[in-house]
Amino acid sequence: MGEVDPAFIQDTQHRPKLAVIEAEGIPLIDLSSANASNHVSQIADASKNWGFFQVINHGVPSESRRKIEGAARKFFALPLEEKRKVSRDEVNPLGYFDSELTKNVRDWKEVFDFVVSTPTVIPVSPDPDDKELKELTNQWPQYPPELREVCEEYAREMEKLAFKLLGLISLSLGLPENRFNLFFEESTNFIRLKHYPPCPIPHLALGVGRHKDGGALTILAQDDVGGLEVKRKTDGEWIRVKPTPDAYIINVGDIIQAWSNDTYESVEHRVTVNSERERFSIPFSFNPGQHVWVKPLEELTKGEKQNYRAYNWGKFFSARRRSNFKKLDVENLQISHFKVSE
Ligand SMILES: O=C(O)CCC(=O)C(=O)O
Ligand SMILES: [Fe+2]
Repeated sequence: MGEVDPAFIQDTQHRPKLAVIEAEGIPLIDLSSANASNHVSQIADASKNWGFFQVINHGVPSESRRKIEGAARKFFALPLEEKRKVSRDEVNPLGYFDSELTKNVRDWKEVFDFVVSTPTVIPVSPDPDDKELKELTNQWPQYPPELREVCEEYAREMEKLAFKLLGLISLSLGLPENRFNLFFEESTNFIRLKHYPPCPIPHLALGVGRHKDGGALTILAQDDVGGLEVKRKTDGEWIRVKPTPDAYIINVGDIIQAWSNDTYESVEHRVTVNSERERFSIPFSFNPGQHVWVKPLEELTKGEKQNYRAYNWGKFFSARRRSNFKKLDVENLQISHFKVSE
């Protein structure tokens, strides 16, 4: 990334601390069937107390993960001009990108994005009056040649795990297992290959600035380097999520916060970088169809105030994507903007 661009420098209060606190607290849930009777209550506790948990014995073949991780390493090792042949731009938001912003500060990372279903339909613009839709299609690089196949295989595994987790979350809220499934027809799921190169200024910059995930659920594969930090709900302290081999890190996104009327909360997190080791991670974002209007579920709010006005997922997604791309003068869109005032 060459000379350090001032666009990477975080405001003082958002810079990472040098002393890292590693979490013992983030729950580790064993999804093997021998433990099935505990899954629902473990997920309820983890979602309430942390908004984050890790799963093991999740059913995703380790071979599938090993292959996508290997292909991602090969892709990011290519010369920049090769990667830029599949660059994302304002028309096609899929492909390679190295200048993303989180809350108007540049992240120390490069990414390759692809959608799970092709085509994936999203609105052309966040403007509510603009009804035009567009179809997103993936751009695949020539090298490494296996990238497309391993990504497609991994995506199928992620969808299976996502539906399993969605069912458990639904049960944990006292709802039928398939309560949310209908929202995921024509889903807008996507996967990001991420590379965080070694950074000469790890005390001033972040791999990803603090943020909440806007979708329903995120399933993250991180390597053994570490760097993901979660804001602990009890005291607001940033806690490092210790890498666990072959585990996935799951977090509840904004949509589940709104559906559950704040029973579960989408928790802020960020990624720190270091000057020695590059880091790779692969988040899968599990998202409804663009047509879905997100609002607290009637069954969960009987006789109670609904904390959010309905908002359209496609428009929300489109507004967020735009703010990742362009520096804005205002805060980027958050579900708190749809919060019903007291
Ligand atoms: O790379 C990571 O560990 C997390 C990335 C993340 O939070 C995101 O992509 O939303
Ligand atoms: Fe995130």
